[in-house]
Amino acid sequence: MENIIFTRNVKGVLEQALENFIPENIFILADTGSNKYCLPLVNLEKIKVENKIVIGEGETHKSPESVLYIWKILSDRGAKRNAVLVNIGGGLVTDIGGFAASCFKRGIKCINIPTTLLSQVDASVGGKTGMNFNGLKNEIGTFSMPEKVIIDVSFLKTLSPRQILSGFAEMLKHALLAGGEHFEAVFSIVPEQIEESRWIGMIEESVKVKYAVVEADPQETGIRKALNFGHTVGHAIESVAIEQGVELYHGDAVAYGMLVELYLSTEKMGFDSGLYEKISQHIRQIYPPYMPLVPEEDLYKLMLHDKKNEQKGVNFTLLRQPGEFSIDNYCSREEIMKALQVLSSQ
Ligand SMILES: NC(=O)c1ccc[n+]([C@@H]2O[C@H](COP(=O)([O-])OP(=O)(O)OC[C@H]3O[C@@H](n4cnc5c(N)ncnc54)[C@H](O)[C@@H]3O)[C@@H](O)[C@H]2O)c1
Ligand SMILES: O=C(O)C(=O)C[C@@H](O)[C@H](O)[C@H](O)COP(=O)(O)O
Ligand SMILES: [Zn+2]
Repeated sequence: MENIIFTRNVKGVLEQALENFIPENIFILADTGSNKYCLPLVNLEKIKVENKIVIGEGETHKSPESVLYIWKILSDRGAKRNAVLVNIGGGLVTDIGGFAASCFKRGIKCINIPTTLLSQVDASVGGKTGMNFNGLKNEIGTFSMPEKVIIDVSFLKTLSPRQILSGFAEMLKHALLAGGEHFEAVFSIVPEQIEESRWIGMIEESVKVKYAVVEADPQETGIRKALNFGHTVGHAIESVAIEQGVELYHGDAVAYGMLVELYLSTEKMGFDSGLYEKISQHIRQIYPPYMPLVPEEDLYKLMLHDKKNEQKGVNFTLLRQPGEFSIDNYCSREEIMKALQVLSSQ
């Protein structure tokens, strides 16, 4: 974890990280939201105004057009192979900036400064980069580790409660994967009531859970599939919401996905049904009610595109209990259709 820096002095740490780069080789990427709320906090003289790249906010901008725009500016400004791209923003910026950097001149460095809870605990760490394509989440992407990740909780002050909740879903996911005290601690939190000083420790713990898995399997050939818990169903729901222009955050979709995939875990892995009821009630209490946008059959069709699928069918990560996961579980269409019913039951 030595390339992940937890600090309350993001500007100072960034200044040091850029020490060996000349201004012509420093580029910074934000979206319209992080440009407004976050860029002023790292306003370094060394970063030239003309090397600042701003893309639109929202998942529709996690697109080939945004990547082309980033590449065009890098190219027009003569970015060299030894340039660095600083990605400051939520998961959209760190994913797409990481992707653009990993291909430009076959790869320039990037530094992530995650500014949402979700990107601090999950997206900025671990080297999955990408963009949406053909109606599918992260359909195109690379594995490419950032040079550094600089995490400062000061950024979280300007996030809406809905955005905090979105990031909290990935923390719940990490807690389910880790089990033990971390599971108990995260499940006892009411996100709106937690004070800033407590977030710091909780974020660090959550990152540790993710990082241990990434280190063991950086390219998702095996156990990294665990980090995709909740996403087989979650990504299908999120893809539909993007297509329909419905405001639904990544974490909301993952929370709904976890409800379904925990149910499948009770059916196929012997996950305790009493505990399932408790967790499911907790999730339903904090996230907005699920609004069906398409027939379940359409969600199933989207799941057939999941990146974990290596043979016919849909591949799930399931849980035996908190802290004990099982990868590569292919579930039948019937099993999936039955499990999806939990979304419409209260
Ligand atoms: N690579 C990975 O491992 C990984 C992991 C999880 C999620 N993701 C991806 O991350 C994306 C979601 O990321 P997200 O939840 O951060 O959403 P996001 O990046 O879209 O940011 C949400 C909104 O918050 C704004 N914003 C950012 N920082 C802010 C701040 N400090 N104050 C106020 N507003 C701020 C943004 O402009 C945006 O409007 C999805 O595309 C998802 O697929 C990737
Ligand atoms: O780091 C991982 O591995 C994850 O799966 C983390 C997820 O939270 C994240 O949403 C990721 O982008 C999903 O990846 P994908 O391979 O399903 O697109
Ligand atoms: Zn995710």
